[in-house]
Amino acid sequence: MRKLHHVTGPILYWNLLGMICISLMEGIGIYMLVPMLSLIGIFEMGSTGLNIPWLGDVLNRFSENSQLLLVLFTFVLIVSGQAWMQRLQTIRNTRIQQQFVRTLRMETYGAIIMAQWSFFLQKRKSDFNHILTTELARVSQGTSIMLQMAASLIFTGIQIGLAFWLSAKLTALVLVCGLVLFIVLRKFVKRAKQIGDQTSEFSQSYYNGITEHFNGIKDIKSNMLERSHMNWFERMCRQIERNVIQFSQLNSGTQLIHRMSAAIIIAAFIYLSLRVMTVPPASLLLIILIFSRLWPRFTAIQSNLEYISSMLPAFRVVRELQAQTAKSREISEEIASAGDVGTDGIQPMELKESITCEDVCYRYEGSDTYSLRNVQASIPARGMTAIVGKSGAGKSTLIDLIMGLVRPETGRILIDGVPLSEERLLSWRSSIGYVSQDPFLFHTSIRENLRLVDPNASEEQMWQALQFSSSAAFVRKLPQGLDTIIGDRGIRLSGGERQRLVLARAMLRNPSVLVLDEATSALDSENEQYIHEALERLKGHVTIIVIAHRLSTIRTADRVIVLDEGRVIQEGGYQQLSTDPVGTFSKLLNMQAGVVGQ
Ligand SMILES: Nc1ncnc2c1ncn2[C@@H]1O[C@H](COP(=O)(O)OP(=O)(O)OP(=O)(O)O)[C@@H](O)[C@H]1O
Repeated sequence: MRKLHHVTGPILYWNLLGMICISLMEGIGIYMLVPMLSLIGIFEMGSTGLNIPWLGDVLNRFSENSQLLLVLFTFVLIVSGQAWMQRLQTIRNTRIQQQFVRTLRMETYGAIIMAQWSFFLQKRKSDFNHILTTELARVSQGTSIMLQMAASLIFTGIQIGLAFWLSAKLTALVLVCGLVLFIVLRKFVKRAKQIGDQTSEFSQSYYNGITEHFNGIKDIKSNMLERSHMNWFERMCRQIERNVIQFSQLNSGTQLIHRMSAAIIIAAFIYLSLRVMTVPPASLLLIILIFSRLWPRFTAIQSNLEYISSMLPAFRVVRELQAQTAKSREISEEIASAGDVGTDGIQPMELKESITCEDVCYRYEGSDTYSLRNVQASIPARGMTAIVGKSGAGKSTLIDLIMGLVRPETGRILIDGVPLSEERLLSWRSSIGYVSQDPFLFHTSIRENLRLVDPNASEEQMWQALQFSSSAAFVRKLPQGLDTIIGDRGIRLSGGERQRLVLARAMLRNPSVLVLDEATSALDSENEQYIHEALERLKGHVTIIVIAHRLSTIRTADRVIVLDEGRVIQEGGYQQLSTDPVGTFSKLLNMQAGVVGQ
C-alpha cells in the first residue's frame, strides 16, 4: 500500500472517497426498501425499529400514489447513480493498477539494464524475463485484488455503521462471530503465503528450464535428449498443477467454513431474536437483510487476504531484484542526475593518444584466483593492437576492463592519461564499437538491425558501413537485400556473415575505438580475409583492439600484447615478437602454423 501511495499519490484518496460514496449510495438504495415496503403496506414505518421522522414528514406531503412514485423514482435514481459511479470507479481502479504496474515494470527494467556488467555475470538472464513477465503479472493481479479489498473494507465499515444503527446488540454479535472466525482462519492466510512462495519458486524453475532448453535446442536434438527434457517438463507441469490446486483447496475450504458458519449463525440469530429477545418480525427481516449483506463481505475479505498473501511473494521478488540492482548501479544516482551522464545526449569521447593499463589486478566475484595480475600495457590511438594468449589467459577480462564494464580491483585504466572515472564512463563507452565473439542480432531485417545504433542512418551510410565490413556483397545477394529478415539471433546467416554485419553496425556508430573479439570457429579463411581487409581500411582512422585467436588476422598489427595466466608476458610490434625465437608469441605462431599444416 505504501508503494502504491508513492506511485499514484492523491488519486488513491480520491478513489477511496469514491468508494465511500458508492457504498453509501448502495446502503441508501437498500434501505430505501424500508419506506417502499411500508408504502406497499407490508409493515408500518415505526414498527421496524427505524426512526426516520423527516422521511415520514416529507412523504406525507404527497398523495399516496405520488408517494409510491417518488420513492420508486428516488430508488431508480440512486441505484442508477451508484451503477454509473461504480463504472467510473472500476476504470479509475484499472488506471491506478496499470499506473502502478507500469511504474514497477519501468523501474525494474531500468534498474536491470542500468546495472553493471558484473551483476549480470552472477545472474541468470531468464530470471529477469521471469520477473518482468510472470511475477509482474502476479503483482498486477495482486494490486487489483488489493484495491478491491480496500473497497470491500470501506463497504463493510459503512454497512457495519448502518447495521449498528438498526441494532447495536445484534451487529456486535455478528462482528464478534466474524472476528472469531477471522482469528480461527488466520493460519490459512499464512498457508496461502507459503503456497505463493512455492508458486514463485516453481514458475521460476519452469521459466529458466524452458529458456535453457530452447537455447540449447540444437544440442538437445542432435544428442537425442528430447525424452529426458519431456520428463522434466512433465514433472514441472505436475508440480505447478498441484500448487494451483492446493491454493484452490485452501481458498474454497475457507469459503466453505464461512458459508456454513453463516447458516449456523443466522439460525442462532433467528432463534435468539424470536425466543430470547422477542424482536418484532419486521426488525428481524431487516437484521437478516443486514446479515446477508455483511457476512459475504467478511467472506470476501478473507478470500482477498488469501489471494494477496499468495501474490506477495511475487512483489517481494520484484523488490528484492530492485534492491540488488540498486546496489549494482553502474552510474551512481548522484552522478547520473548531476550532469550529462544519462543515457541520452552523451557526447562520445575521442581517443587521441592511448589507453594505458597501470598495474591492473582483477578477480571475479567469488573467485580466489586473479584473472589479471599487475597488468601494465599501452594501446596507442589509431593503431591496431592485438591481444593474444591461450584460452583462459584473461583476454576478454582485459577488454571488459578497458571498456569499463568491470573495474580493476587495484590499479588504473587511463584514457589519454586521465583515469577512467564513473563520470566519464558512459561517454567513453559511447565512443566504442564492440563486436563480440558471439555477435548479437535481432530477429528483424538487416536495415532495422543496423538502425539500432543510428536510427537516422541513411541508405547510403548503411551501404558504406556494409562495404567497410566486407558485407555488402552477401547482403546484395539476399532475396530482399537490406529488408531480409535474418531470424532469431541472426540464425539465417553464417557465423562469419553475422560477425561482419555486427562489424558494419559498429562502424555505423562512427566509433573512436573498435573492439573486435574475433570468433574462434565461425570464420573460414575467406571470411578471415574479409575481416582482415575491413580492418586494414580502418587502420589509421580508428583505434582497433582485436582479441585474436587466429594469429594470421593480425599480421599487420602495430602492437601485440601477449597474456598468460593473467599476466602480460610480452608486448611489442608483430614483426618484433614473431622474430623473437624464445618468446611465447613465436611459439603460439608456430603452434598455429603446425595445426594449420596438419
Ligand atoms: N564470470 C566469471 N567468473 C569467474 N571466473 C571467470 C569468469 N569469466 C572468466 N573467468 C576466469 O577468468 C580467467 C580469464 O578468462 P577470460 O575469459 O578473460 O579468458 P580468455 O583469454 O578471454 O579466454 P578465451 O580465449 O577462452 O575466451 C579464466 O581463468 C576464467 O576461468
